[in-house]
Amino acid sequence: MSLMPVAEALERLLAGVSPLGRETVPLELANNRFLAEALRSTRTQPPFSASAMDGYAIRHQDLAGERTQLQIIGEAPAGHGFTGSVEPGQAVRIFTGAPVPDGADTILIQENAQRSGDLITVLEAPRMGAFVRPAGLDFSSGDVLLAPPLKLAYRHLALAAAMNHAELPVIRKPKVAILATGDELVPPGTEPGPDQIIASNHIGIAALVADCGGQPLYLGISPDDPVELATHIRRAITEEADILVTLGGASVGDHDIVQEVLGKEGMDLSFWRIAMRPGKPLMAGHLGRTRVLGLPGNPVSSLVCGLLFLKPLLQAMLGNTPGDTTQKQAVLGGDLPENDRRQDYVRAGLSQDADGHLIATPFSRQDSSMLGLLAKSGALIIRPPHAPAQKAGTPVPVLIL
Ligand SMILES: Nc1nc2c(c(=O)[nH]1)N[C@H]1C(S)=C(S)[C@@H](COP(=O)(O)OP(=O)(O)OC[C@H]3O[C@@H](n4cnc5c(N)ncnc54)[C@H](O)[C@@H]3O)O[C@H]1N2
Ligand code: MOO
Repeated sequence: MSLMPVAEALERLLAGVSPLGRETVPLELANNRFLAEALRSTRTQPPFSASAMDGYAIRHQDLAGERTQLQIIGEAPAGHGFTGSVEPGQAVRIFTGAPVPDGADTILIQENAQRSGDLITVLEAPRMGAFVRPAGLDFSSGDVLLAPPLKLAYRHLALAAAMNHAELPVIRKPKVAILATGDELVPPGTEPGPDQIIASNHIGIAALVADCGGQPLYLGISPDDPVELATHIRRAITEEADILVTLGGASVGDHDIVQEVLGKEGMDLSFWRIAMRPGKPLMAGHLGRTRVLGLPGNPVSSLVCGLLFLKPLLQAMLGNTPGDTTQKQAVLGGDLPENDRRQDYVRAGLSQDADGHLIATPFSRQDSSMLGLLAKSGALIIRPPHAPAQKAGTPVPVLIL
């Protein structure tokens, strides 16, 4: 049986995927969304030259003498600029954020002045222009300050607000329908029958989808029955899902009917069976405009395939930079035997040595049913097909989890 290399499968999966359409959302709802177009500032910030400290707005040339006294002629709190002009020998009481009045060019902080009635004595002379923020210090009207590809985070949103955008153009969230399959599955929180287990993959995959910026839609658990399975699959189409993720039933057993039923529903198969471990029975195709990703049922296989295939697919739909930035170099913390023809993603503990090098120590058991080990793993060691036996201390590529 021939197995497709991981890179080829990924290339096929991403071929022709372009960012989804855009929508406009209020700023408050734009966190973690992907910006759809470059954003220009509608204003200059600060819009006027502003004081950066509480103190006195003065004319620097007044400080030429030994011990200077200045006359206070008014006050400028933030939001209420002083309308007159500061003449020689004069000062204006000013507060952080207020416009620096005409005539003044420097802020004397109040700690360096002694006030007596309407007079101040300068205790320590500031340098020319001290604590004055010139207009446009941060940005100017028309500046492009945010541009795709960008996942909007708190600091971008604060900037967009300062630019006076109340709404932002973002890429529509990919809708990901998630369908668990298997007679043996019951939902978390319910009592399984004697031969049943708790379904877990959909929870992990939904969280991954949300983390990547998609919108998960859980379709529930379908029994291994073609009619029921077809009904569930049709719901994904009715819901206009961008992606249908099926969980389990992807392999070759008599009850692994997912591909067959998808085929009868009109799926165009793109690939099936990948040279990777875990995740060999991974399958992909198209059902109309819905992309189908059939993840293997074994929990670790499901989640690792989600990370390696579903995440890049979502990234491409969101116009995000392709490629996984979490790949790093580490040093093997234990020996590994020669690899076979499948690219291996070896679950490993992650630590650092005294020099700050990452150490990836493979777990001795690598069964793809063991979620406990995956949760304990800090990294997946990537081993190409037919990698030779490797000793502890060898540098290896890892995916940080
Ligand atoms: N004769 C062969 N048998 C198998 C092969 C093969 O090549 N020849 N491949 C094996 C590999 S590798 C994998 S991976 C599994 C995957 O098979 P399926 O995708 O058909 O998965 P299932 O058989 O439905 O389930 C496998 C396992 O995972 C449990 N499961 C399923 N769904 C969930 C879920 N949503 N949450 C938690 N656990 C789930 C299920 O109960 C099974 O224990 O096939 C091998 N077999
Ligand atoms: O590929 Mo399976 O995922 O080895 O268990």
